[in-house]
Amino acid sequence: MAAQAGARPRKELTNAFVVAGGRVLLGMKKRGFGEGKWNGFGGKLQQGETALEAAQRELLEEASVQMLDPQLVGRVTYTYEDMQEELLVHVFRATRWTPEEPRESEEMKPCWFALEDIPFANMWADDEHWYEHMLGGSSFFTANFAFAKDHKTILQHDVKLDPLSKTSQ
Ligand SMILES: CNc1ncnc2c1ncn2[C@@H]1O[C@H](COP(=O)(O)OP(=O)(O)OP(=O)(O)O)[C@@H](O)[C@H]1O
Repeated sequence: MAAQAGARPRKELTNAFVVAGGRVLLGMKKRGFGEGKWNGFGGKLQQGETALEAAQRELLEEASVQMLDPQLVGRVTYTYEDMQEELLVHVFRATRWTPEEPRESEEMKPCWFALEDIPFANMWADDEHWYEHMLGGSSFFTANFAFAKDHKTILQHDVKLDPLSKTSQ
């Protein structure tokens, strides 16, 4: 069967980060996909929702935090050898938020990390390839990752940077 480029069904998700004062807010996923890993806050877009609306909703649901200056800073796609769907993740960053301290939810245990102490050993293997671009903020990044069946081994990846003006959509 011919594998056509772009023929995979695609699921859209968000991943949102609050970054300020040399720290980033991450959450320990307590259940489901990625359980036991630190990550940003996010999930699947609901019907009729924009990526920005979904990013705000998920961060509010998972950590009771509202982003005041959310900015789309990148997009990451994931494919897995054992999964037909491609995941497209819209990555947001905010430097202003409210209230000051997040609140733990059923899904996530939030914690602030110094930028030099991000726990990459307890995160998805792709994260160390794009976090510097998410944190840095001078370019829009696009990254693609193909994972093996073990969901740990990266078979192929690329990361590209573009002028930040692309984030204004
Ligand atoms: C493979 N490498 C990966 N690297 C970094 N982050 C990854 C990821 N794969 C998925 N993610 C993120 O993990 C969250 C899953 O969210 P997930 O719990 O599945 O969604 P949602 O909350 O809608 O699910 P429920 O159906 O409500 O449980 C979501 O932020 C998504 O961006």
